[in-house]
Amino acid sequence: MKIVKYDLIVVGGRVAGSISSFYASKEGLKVLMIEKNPEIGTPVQCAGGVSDTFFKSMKINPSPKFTCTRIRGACIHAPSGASFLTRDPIITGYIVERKVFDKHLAILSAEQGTDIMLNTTAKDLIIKDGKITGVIAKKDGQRFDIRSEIVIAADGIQSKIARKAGLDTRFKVDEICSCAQSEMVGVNVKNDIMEFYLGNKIAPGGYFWIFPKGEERANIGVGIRRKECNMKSAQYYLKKFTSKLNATEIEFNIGAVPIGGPVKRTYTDGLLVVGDAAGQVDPLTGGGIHIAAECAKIAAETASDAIEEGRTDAEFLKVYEKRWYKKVGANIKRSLKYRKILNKLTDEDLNNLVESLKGKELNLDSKIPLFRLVKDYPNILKLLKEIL
Ligand SMILES: Cc1cc2nc3c(=O)[nH]c(=O)nc-3n(C[C@H](O)[C@H](O)[C@H](O)COP(=O)(O)OP(=O)(O)OC[C@H]3O[C@@H](n4cnc5c(N)ncnc54)[C@H](O)[C@@H]3O)c2cc1C
Repeated sequence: MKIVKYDLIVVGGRVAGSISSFYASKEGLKVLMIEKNPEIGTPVQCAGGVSDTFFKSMKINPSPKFTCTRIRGACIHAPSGASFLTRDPIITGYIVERKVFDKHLAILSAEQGTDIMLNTTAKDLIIKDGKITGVIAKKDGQRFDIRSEIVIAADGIQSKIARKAGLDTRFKVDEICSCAQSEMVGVNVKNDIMEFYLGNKIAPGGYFWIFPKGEERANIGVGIRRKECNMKSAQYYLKKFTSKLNATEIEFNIGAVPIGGPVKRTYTDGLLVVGDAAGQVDPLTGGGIHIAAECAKIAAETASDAIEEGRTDAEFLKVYEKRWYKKVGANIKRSLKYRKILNKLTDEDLNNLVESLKGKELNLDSKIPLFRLVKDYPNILKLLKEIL
């Protein structure tokens, strides 16, 4: 380890952690990123869908080293079997190999000067006179007290670090989507289309996905909300679906996504919260990579400003929350409304909705066409008007 005192410690070494530490190092801060696992990017807890917006905004080349397929559209299936295809530009992107992608982000960060400690768990914060002055970490059974001006909590949905600073980052059970996913070979699927299956029987409170990875390989997964599913697990629904396919499983993973919108407060004296830890996820799709990255970049810039000004207090750091809300807040809010509508729809409503969209161009960025498209379905229209 080159230095024992850092400007910034980032807890968590995936998307939110690597992007925060990359930009903070780029700003000239001395940064340490701590990851509890022995390898960046494993175990995988993601389907790997990353939009073009991410690559453009982060100025990262979508290299074939980690991209599997180019995505040009999404097909939405109703319980009846009816489906519609959208090629809305906000959908285009890539399916990435998350293990390689996450490592690539960590490499970019290391190249900017970030120090990385693997197999290292942040156990607590060092708090002196009410001010956070670093992190107590454990590696190979040994305790390390590492000092810093600011800490970024990028430690995912089970974030404990922000809670140690007194922030309430817990999510209600109803605001968590439980997921199970199998990577399978022998899947007959188009290489440029993501498939989504809706239905209260097959995926209560969520949806099924098939994300193609090329050469008949795909990530097949399901996200459900526990409250809706009669105590059955996501794995139960996944096996029910995949057992009908003539395909072979080569990887299995489980995970959870916060889909209730952001936590109440994402900053306090000497600490910022980013990514899943802050609930910075699209509540409709469960996609968090692009949003986490945008917020992480803002967190890094805020940390840099704060250190330059010698102001790491909450009063100064609250600008982080203002900035990230301005960037992604409206999108999260809109998706949350759409998800609430979706949760109220019966399978019959879903069939009608998909029928109404069949063969039409759906612009996901605007709510006006949606009203027009569902005008013949009073039940859906009523729900839309209630919520929007
Ligand atoms: C099944 C599934 C499929 C998904 N598919 C997609 C998708 O296709 N597209 C998309 O955009 N999003 C998807 N998401 C969501 C996306 O994976 C997350 O939003 C995103 O990875 C969040 O990144 P993060 O860095 O905030 O958190 P995480 O990826 O959870 O990373 C947190 C890191 O912190 C580490 N950590 C935790 N505690 C400590 C500690 N005390 N000390 C040190 N390290 C610690 C963890 O080991 C972990 O590496 C999916 C999620 C799931 C569960």
